[in-house]
Amino acid sequence: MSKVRIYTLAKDLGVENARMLEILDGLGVSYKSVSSTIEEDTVELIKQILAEEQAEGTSAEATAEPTVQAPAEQATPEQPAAAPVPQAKAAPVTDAQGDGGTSEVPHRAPVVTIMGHVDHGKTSLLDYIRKTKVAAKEAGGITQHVGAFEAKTSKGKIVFIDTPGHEAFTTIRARGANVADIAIIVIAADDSLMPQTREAIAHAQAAKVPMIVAINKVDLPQADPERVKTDLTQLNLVPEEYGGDLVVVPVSARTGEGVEDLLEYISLTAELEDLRADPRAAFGGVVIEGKVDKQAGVLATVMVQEGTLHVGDFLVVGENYGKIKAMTDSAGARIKEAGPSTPVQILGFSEVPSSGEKVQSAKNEHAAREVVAGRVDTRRDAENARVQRRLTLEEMMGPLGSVRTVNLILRADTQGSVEAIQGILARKESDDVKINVMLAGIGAPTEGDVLLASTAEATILCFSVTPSGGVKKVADSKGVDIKSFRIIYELIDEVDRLIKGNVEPVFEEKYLGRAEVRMVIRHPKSGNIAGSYVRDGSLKRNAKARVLRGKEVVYEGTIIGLKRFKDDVREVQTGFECGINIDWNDVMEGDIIEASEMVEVEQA
Ligand SMILES: Nc1nc2c(ncn2[C@@H]2O[C@H](COP(=O)(O)OP(=O)(O)OP(=O)(O)O)[C@@H](O)[C@H]2O)c(=O)[nH]1
Repeated sequence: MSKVRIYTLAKDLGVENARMLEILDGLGVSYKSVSSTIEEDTVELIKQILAEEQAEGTSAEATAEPTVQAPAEQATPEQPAAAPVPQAKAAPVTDAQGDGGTSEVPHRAPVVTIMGHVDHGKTSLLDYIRKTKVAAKEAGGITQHVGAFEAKTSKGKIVFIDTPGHEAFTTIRARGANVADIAIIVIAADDSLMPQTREAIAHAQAAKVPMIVAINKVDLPQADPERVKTDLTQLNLVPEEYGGDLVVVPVSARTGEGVEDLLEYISLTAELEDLRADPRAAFGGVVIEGKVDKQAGVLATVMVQEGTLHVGDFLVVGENYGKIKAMTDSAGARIKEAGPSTPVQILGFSEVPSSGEKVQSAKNEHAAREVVAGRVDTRRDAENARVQRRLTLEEMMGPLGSVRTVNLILRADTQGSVEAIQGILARKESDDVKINVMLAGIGAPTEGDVLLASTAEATILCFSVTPSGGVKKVADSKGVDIKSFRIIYELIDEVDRLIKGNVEPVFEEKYLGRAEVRMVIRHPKSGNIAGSYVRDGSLKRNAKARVLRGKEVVYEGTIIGLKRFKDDVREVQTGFECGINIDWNDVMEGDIIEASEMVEVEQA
């Protein structure tokens, strides 16, 4: 044996990957992920450490309580049967410790989405997994399409969203929900990276969902997996074999080759993500699909994300509510309750909910109605007010002081234009501003681009291509800017403006003028007004005011009102008399009021 993969060793030795990584960290051994390889010497060291631990553990066990295992649901079936009491021990773990204390939120199964270019084999891969990993339903035989299914693997349950394509994924994300924990990017070995592959990658990256690349169709004679790997590096995605951390698994949806490995990698990634959800928490879920069935009526597939659903529960989705009359799992079996990471089909809504809508539960019908009424009111208020709220600086630009990112989606007529623009953009980056081209593609922007832009707050820049009317409409409704240019430098100017908008503005104080207070007039409503004479410059309403008494600054505030005779004015110039109202009542005859304003400094 020379080198060995970390997860293989973990499996052989019957320890969890996370524990293995802990040991490696302790030894100061660097690795990229659990699929990195380690040297034989290190393997020996690890074996020693584990042997020592075990020796300590057995002597301790004689006197102490058994150690708490991971909750039953996700306990690795791989654990060697060292102590043959798991059944009795697993259940009381949380109970024994009570609700508080150290009891941990249990693990949940990963939810996986499969994305990729058209015809690269998404559906075939899902079908293969479904056929081989989903236990056939006993009764009836026909499994309805519900938008998700649960695969049973040797490593535990994996939930697949089976509406392939990033559209479904992005529609869900565009509503502020995140349903997938891991994205599988399918790339056909005979075709390599295609426009929709890049889009899928951009979507997964924007969602910050870990990615696994499945190079499909490796059974074909013209398959060239190496080319796919090299092409990936051009997107800064470096496969593990090339020293990066991207997991790439060659598969064939036709022969099944590599599918087992893919499932194993999904489980490994899930383990590292440490996915957990509390079945006892308040219920929270997301609609995956909604439809009307001619016989049954409205059916909705909901992914349980937190808590547990029970038949009879009241659910609220958007401005509708319903009571669960019946619930089936993804294999079509009737169930009474469903915990985290379970896709369920629910009968009981009166309106068809849209995918991506969040679902919550309510104690009873009255509570459900109240939630809905509250939502209707909020929407109406917003509609009536047509709130054109001014965003704060932080809302516009993220936390101040950090490096700002300008998110862009680039669309151009040719690959040459895309590359030329990207080249110029790269030179625009600075220490303060990062330009993140989330997606650069050839051809007009798509609805998918708009959804991506809306979730990532990106601007879509088009060069020599224009969006279709439909895409424009979606962009308008989502508040996404699509800007089209025919001259590269105009596009670059726009980027400059975006960069500028993203740079923390620098303000400086600009002196406006000064006035001498000649008399103080007491005003019953406005307080004291300084009857003054403007000696130089001008004074403006809302300007900053500094009151000088001799050489001393006795007050700093704001000019809240300016009057010429009885009229309110905005500004008074040198040589004129005026009444100045500042937000201070102790101004005295002889004081000097100096006015200034803050102006934004143009930055190079
Ligand atoms: N030889 C071979 N053909 C495959 C494999 N996977 C899929 N195909 C074929 O490739 C074609 C496209 O496969 P699909 O599964 O429909 O691809 P898709 O990505 O789901 O396509 P869309 O749903 O149209 O986006 C079909 O003719 C499949 O039979 C594979 O591993 N090997």
